Amino acid sequence: MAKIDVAIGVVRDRAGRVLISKRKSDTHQGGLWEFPGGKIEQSENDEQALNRELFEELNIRVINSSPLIKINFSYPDLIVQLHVREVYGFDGEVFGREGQRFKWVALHELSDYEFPAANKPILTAIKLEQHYAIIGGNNTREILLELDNVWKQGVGLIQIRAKELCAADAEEALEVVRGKCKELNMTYLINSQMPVKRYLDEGVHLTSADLKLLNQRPQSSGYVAASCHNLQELYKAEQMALDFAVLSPVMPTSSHPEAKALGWQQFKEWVTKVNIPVFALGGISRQDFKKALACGAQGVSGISLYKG
Ligand SMILES: Nc1nc2c([nH]c(=O)n2[C@@H]2O[C@H](COP(=O)(O)OP(=O)(O)OP(=O)(O)O)[C@@H](O)[C@H]2O)c(=O)[nH]1
Ligand SMILES: [Mg+2]
Repeated sequence: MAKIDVAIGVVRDRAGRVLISKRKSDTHQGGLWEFPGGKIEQSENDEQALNRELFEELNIRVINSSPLIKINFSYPDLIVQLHVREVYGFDGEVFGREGQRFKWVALHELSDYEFPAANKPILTAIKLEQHYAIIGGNNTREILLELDNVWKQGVGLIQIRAKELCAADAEEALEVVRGKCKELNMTYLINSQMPVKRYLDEGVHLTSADLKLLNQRPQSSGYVAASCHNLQELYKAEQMALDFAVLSPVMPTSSHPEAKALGWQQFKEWVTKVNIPVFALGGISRQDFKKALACGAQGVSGISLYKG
């Protein structure tokens, strides 16, 4: 079957709305909405192809872009590899040069539009933050302090991982932390090893051991994510249709001195093979953020990353 490589751009306006356009009815996946882009030509890399396509289709010049996610998908009639890039700034006024309809859409309204089946992970990645902080503590007060610390740094997505607490203390702490997250508009996932089963269905982060035990995505009204340390675990997270994964340790880390660091090259290689957003974790410093994005990460995650 034919296989094509496609460069796709996530273009946002100042209000954070995303640009989508309608595929002409006589094309592949016609009539559905898409993110602008097109086929990568032989002489081009995905960045060059995206720059060309966005000019040809929308009359804009991309200033800068970086990889968001790569997706491999088989339609009955075509195999596509979508190289999706986040566009950071463009020059010019958007204009549909091919007569296509286009629209700026707020993130929470994207679910009102029908996209090709391959696009599902793009929709997740677009809405997901670029920082995922892991917070903990020995009591409610300590957890709240950590929460406040990451919030002040602009982090909106957290994993609550306070495995040392007994069930009663964990329950008390989570009740408070949950209220605080709602107040601050932060999204939380609870580590699956915390002894508080009744909260897990609001967002759960599976340890790699729990990922191994399960065969189905757990019920949750929020995100379901998992810790992965190898390609097999990433494949399992993808197969279970989890929202995202965290791959570690990318660099040597004092919290897990026994674990061998993957390094960025290995990280990049594995992340490219799965169709879900992946955060880089383990020994990451602030200076590594751009490197992580360039290697295909959704963003970075950490404990000490947000301290001091
Ligand atoms: N542009 C774009 N293509 C997508 C998306 N999702 C998706 O599966 N595709 C598929 O990727 C391929 C890219 O096609 P395209 O039609 O945009 O290519 P192009 O701009 O080079 O068009 P052309 O062949 O008319 O020159 C199509 O088979 C399309 O169905 C998406 O969000 N945006
Ligand atoms: Mg196109």
